[in-house]
Amino acid sequence: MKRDSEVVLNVEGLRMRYGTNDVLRDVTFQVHRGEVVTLLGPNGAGKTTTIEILEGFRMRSAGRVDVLGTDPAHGDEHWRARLGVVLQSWRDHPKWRVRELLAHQGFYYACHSTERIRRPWDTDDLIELVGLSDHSGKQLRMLSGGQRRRLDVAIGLVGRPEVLFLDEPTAGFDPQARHDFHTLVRDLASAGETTIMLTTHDLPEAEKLADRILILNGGRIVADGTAEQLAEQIVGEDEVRWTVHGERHQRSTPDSTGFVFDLFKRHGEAVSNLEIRASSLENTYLSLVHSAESDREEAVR
Ligand SMILES: Nc1ncnc2c1ncn2[C@@H]1O[C@H](COP(=O)(O)OP(=O)(O)OP(=O)(O)O)[C@@H](O)[C@H]1O
Repeated sequence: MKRDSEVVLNVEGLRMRYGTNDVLRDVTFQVHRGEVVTLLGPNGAGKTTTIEILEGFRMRSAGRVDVLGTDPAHGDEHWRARLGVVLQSWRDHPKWRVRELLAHQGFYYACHSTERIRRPWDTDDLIELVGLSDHSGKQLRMLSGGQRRRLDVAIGLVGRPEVLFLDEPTAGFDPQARHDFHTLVRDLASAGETTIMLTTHDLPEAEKLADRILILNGGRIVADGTAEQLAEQIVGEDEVRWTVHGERHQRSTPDSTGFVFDLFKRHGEAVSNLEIRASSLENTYLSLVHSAESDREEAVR
């Protein structure tokens, strides 16, 4: 990632209420140009709501939101042309063919080209980039779920967006498609031009892709940092496994270095097959979400 100091997403005190349901209570975060940020949170936490407010698809109840220097509630066509959007689900007419649809969509971006960014993406290059070359002449109704999702990603990219929003982009991807998608995101990010915000429930994916992880729970951002920084916020337990005199042992410990030091002091060369598994993002995530929920219950009492 080639992050610079320019803030492209600025969210302060964002609130969203559906009827009497306060989904977002006070959401505050910033994203810099070129960053890849993952928004995590349990089902119903408000991830899609947040992303849709940033895209200008949904009006917020209160708070300040700035995307590429513009309030999404008042974004014009030129502002929209600088964004790429991949929704959780999307339907186009099933008779469109892949290549035709992308060429058609791309056409609308041509007048939004700038000195720096030539729009749209060349249709065939884009089709190759998302791995649909063998299906470019197919009607949409003939695509599998994963191929359809690759097309969704292509539609999000066709205007060479400066900010790309992806809502659960890899749901339904097979391992190859997932791997290809991760390479694509990393390539876009390393070119430094595209800022990417994505939601996912796949924690290894979040860890792999994100420069920074935001965890949304109870209507607030309860954690904001790299996977390592989040792990430092809570004392995660590492798992140590070893064998002594042919017997296998296993222990969870917050201080694996100290534990292993003592192990060798006690057993010396008799220790073999030593394995240390660092506290995973999954453990960190579950602890952060659990502790945010406990704090909320405490406040209600
Ligand atoms: N149009 C709407 N009207 C009323 N309530 C809504 C509307 N859209 C979403 N909600 C509610 O807002 C809450 C947050 O929904 P949202 O889809 O933003 O969550 P999410 O974090 O994206 O969930 P998931 O991980 O399940 O996709 C949920 O309780 C949902 O029922």
